[in-house]
Amino acid sequence: MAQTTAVASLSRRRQRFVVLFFVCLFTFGSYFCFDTPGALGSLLERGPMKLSATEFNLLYSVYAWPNVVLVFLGGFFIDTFGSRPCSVVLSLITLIGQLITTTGVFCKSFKLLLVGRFLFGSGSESLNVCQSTIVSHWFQGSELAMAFGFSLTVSRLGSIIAFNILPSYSERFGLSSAFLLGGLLCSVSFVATLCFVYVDRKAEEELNFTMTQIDQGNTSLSNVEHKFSSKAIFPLSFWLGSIAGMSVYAIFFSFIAIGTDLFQREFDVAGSTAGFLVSLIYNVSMFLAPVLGKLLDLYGYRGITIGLAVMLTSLSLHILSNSFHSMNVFHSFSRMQILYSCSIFLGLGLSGISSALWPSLAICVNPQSLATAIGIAQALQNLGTSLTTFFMGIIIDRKGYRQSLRFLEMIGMFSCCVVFVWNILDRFGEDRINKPTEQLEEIEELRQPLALESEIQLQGKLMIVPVTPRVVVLVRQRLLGPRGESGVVRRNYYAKIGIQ
Ligand SMILES: N[C@@H](Cc1c[nH]cn1)C(=O)NCC(=O)O
Repeated sequence: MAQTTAVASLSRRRQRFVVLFFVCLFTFGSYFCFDTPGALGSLLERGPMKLSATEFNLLYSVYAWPNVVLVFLGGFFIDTFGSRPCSVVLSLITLIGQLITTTGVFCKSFKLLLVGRFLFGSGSESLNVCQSTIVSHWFQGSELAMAFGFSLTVSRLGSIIAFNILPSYSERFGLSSAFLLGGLLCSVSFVATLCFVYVDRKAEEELNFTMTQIDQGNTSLSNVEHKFSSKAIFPLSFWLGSIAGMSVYAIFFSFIAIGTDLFQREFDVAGSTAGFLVSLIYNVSMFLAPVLGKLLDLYGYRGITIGLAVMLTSLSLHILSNSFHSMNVFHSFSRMQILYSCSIFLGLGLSGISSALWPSLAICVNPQSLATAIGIAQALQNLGTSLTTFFMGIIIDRKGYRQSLRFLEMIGMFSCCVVFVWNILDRFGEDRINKPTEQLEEIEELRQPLALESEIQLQGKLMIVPVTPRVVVLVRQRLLGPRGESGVVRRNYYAKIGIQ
C-alpha cells in the first residue's frame, strides 16, 4: 500500500509536467499571429495593403477592444464550466479568426482583415486566461511562477519566430502565406488543447477513484464547480496589480507593434535588423522567464521586481526618445549600441513584469474565483492596449514617432506610481506579494486552524498533495515527510469536502 501511494505521487508529478507541456503550446500559435502585423510592419504599410499608421495600429486595437468585455466573460465561463471545454472552444475561435484574417489579406480587404483580427483576439485572449488558470490550478503552492515562466517561454517563441522569419518568408511567398503560416501554428495549438483535455480527464478519473476509496464518496466534484462561481470579491491589492499590468503591458504591446517601423524610419536600420531588435525584447524574456520564475518562487520580491522592471522600461523609452536622428544626448555611444541596449533593457523589463505579475495576482485572490480574476486583469490589460495603440496611431500620423515614445514614457511614469502604492499597501496590509511561496503556505496554514483540526479529525495523519484545484490526492504523511506541500491547495480540498 505504501509503495503504491509513493508511485502514485510520482506519477502525479509527471502528469503535472505533461499537462504543462500541452498547456504551454496553447498560446504558441496565437502569439505568432498576434505579432504578425508588427513583424511585417512596413510590408503591410507600403506593400499591396497600403495601410496608414492609424489603420495599422487599428489591427491591434480591434484585437484588444472586444476583450475589454469578452475576456472577463471568458474567465467567468471557465470558472463555471471548467477549463477543458472552454480551452477547446476558444482555441477553435482563435484558429477560425486567423483564417478569416488570412482571407482578408488574400482578398486585400481591410474590412475582412479587421473582422478576422476581432474574432482572433476574442478567442486568443480568453485562451490566455484559460492557460493561466490551468497553470495556477495545477501548480499553485509549488512551482507556480516557474510554471508561468515556462508557458511564457513557449509563447514568446511564437513571437520570436514571427519577427525573425516573417519578413523574408513573406517577401518570398507573399503576405497571405505569412498569415496562413499563423493559421497552421494555431492548428498545432488546437491539437495541444485536445491532448490537454485527454490528460486532464484521465487525471481526474484516477483521482476520483483514489478519493472515493479514501473519502467514501464525500468528494462530489459538482460541489466544487458550484463554489467556483460564487466568490468573486477581490481585494484592493488585486485591483492595483491589475491596473499596473494594464498600463505597463500597454507600453510593451504598443512599442512592439511599431518597433520594426520605428527603427527603420527613425534610426535608419535595415528591415531584418529592425525585426531582430524588436524580437530581442522577447528573446531576453523567453530565456529569463523560467529562471526568474524559479527565483521568485524561492525568494519572493515579486512586487519589488515589478517596480524595478517598470523603472527600467521607462528609462529605456526615455533613452530611445532622446536618440533620434538629430539628437546627440548620448553621443558617446554609437546609435546601434544604444538600440541594442534599449532592446535588452526592455527585454529585462518585460521578463520582470510577466514573470512576477501573474503569480502576484494569483496570490492576491481566492483560488475558487481565479479565472474570473485573471479575466478581469486581462480585460483591463486589453483596455489599456486598445486605447494606447489607437492613440499611438493618431500621434504617429500627426506628430511623428518621437512624440509617440514620449506618450509611452508618461504611461511608464504612471505605472511606476501605481506599483509603488501597490507595494506600500501590500507591505502594511496582507504582506503577500513579496513573500516566498513557502512562507505564503505557512501563513495560509496559520489562518486555517479550524480546517486543520477538521482534517486531523477526518483523516488522521494525512497530508494533501496538489494535482489540480478539483483534483487533490491524499497521501500518508509518513511517506512524504513532515511538510505538507501547500496551504492553498489544502484550502481547495476543504472547499471540496465542504469545510470553509
Ligand atoms: N494578453 C496577452 C497579450 C498577448 C501578447 N501576445 C499575445 N497575446 C498577455 O497578457 N500576455 C502576457 C505576456 O507577458 O505576454
